[in-house]
Amino acid sequence: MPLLAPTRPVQAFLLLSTCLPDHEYLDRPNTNNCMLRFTAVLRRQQFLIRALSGEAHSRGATEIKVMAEGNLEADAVSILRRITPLLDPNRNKGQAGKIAVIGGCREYTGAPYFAAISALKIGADLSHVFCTKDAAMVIKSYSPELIVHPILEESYSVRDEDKGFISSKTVAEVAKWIERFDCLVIGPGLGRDPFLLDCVGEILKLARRSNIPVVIDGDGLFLVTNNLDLVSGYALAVLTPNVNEYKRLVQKVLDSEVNDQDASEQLLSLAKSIGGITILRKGKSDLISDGRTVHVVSSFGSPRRCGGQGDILSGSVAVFSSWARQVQTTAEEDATFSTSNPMVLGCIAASALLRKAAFVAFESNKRSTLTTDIIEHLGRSLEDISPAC
Ligand SMILES: NC(=O)C1=CN([C@@H]2O[C@H](COP(=O)(O)OP(=O)(O)OC[C@H]3O[C@@H](n4cnc5c(N)ncnc54)[C@H](O)[C@@H]3O)[C@@H](O)[C@H]2O)[C@@H](O)CC1
Ligand SMILES: Nc1ncnc2c1ncn2[C@@H]1O[C@H](COP(=O)(O)OP(=O)(O)OP(=O)(O)O)[C@@H](O)[C@H]1O
Ligand SMILES: [Mg+2]
Repeated sequence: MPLLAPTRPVQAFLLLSTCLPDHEYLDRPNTNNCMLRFTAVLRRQQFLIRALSGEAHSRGATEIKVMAEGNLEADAVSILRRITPLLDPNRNKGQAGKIAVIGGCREYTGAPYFAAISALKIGADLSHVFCTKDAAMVIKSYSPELIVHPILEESYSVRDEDKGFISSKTVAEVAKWIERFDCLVIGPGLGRDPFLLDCVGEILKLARRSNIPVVIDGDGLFLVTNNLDLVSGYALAVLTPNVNEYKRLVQKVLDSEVNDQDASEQLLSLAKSIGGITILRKGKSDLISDGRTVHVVSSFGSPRRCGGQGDILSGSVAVFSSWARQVQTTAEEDATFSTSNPMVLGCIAASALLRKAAFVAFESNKRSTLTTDIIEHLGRSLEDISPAC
């Protein structure tokens, strides 16, 4: 079956990554918090300028070759080693990542928890959850590690005449925090209340204006599938659809059905049609494309399909893509690596780690493997690939 191969920058990066010592490009800054916030903003701006001018991926843009399937498999282990930071005593709280999950409502409290706690278990320093008031106490009670903001409202708790005011107040609450975050995960357990989704649409616009990367999952995908302008052309957006979410996206954007025979071409064309955003199509193998390259992660995995594994993935993509961007800003001598799409690198790393942790959890728990068991294996699985110190 003809499939699309990685384009030159990523291929070269993968080759390079097998030749260089681990962590050669890792960040070891010793600056104060003010400086860190400044560099975070600068980093986002630099990436956006490159992405908007086409420089970030331009070398590969004209060269999408059709090659054998084996060439698609990403060298996820090398990527994980390159982007995972060492635990350096000179680093301050926050430098390993500050993630926020926008999700959690009356029905779903597990999904935002899984995404947020996975971010911490992988190595992020701070993990916030912005959810409805009903969900907040429940999520807080799962874990004292999470910072929970009970700010979202559903239609049932808001009078029609108050909707405009409540919506502005909700967005203003997020605006107070947004510059501090390295990435937002929008959608796990969000539900589909129209008023709540409208507010989250405004939060997404705010994130985009502030150049904050976003990972869109679960009901966030329901929102953006029906409002593609929210993400179209935003280079810092990643969509992580499951089988149903992907089907809806393909129908809406390409006006066709999912084609499993030419899965890579279809994904490539979907990502391109939404302006080159990154899409991670989850399934037996995970397929990743930003409209220029397609990669597959099919290593490990588990036959258990318990709910919540996609939530682990979305939290993990947020952390790994933030780390990839952080490494890129400090690896200026490595032009090939610095021009690879960090959102794609983050997807490859997250997919491989989740699948490894699921594999290990299944080894011990077999049929009774649950999402919490997989989360417990994230740290050890990453340690095997990229030791902490
Ligand atoms: N423990 C938890 O709290 C979990 C919550 N999850 C959340 O559950 C939500 C749905 O995710 P799925 O992966 O099941 O989504 P899917 O789109 O795969 O399937 C959901 C099914 O329910 C239907 N559906 C969902 N909401 C509906 C609504 N308001 N009205 C009518 N039909 C509706 C869909 O059409 C579909 O048939 C997401 O927010 C997701 O993040 C999942 O992540 C699994 C774990
Ligand atoms: N058939 C499969 N075989 C192996 N791994 C799979 C299979 N399907 C999905 N996965 C893995 O499980 C992870 C989660 O995908 P899944 O399709 O379960 O997401 P989801 O439905 O969004 O999950 P959630 O229940 O959290 O919403 C993916 O990264 C993928 O690697
Ligand atoms: Mg899901």
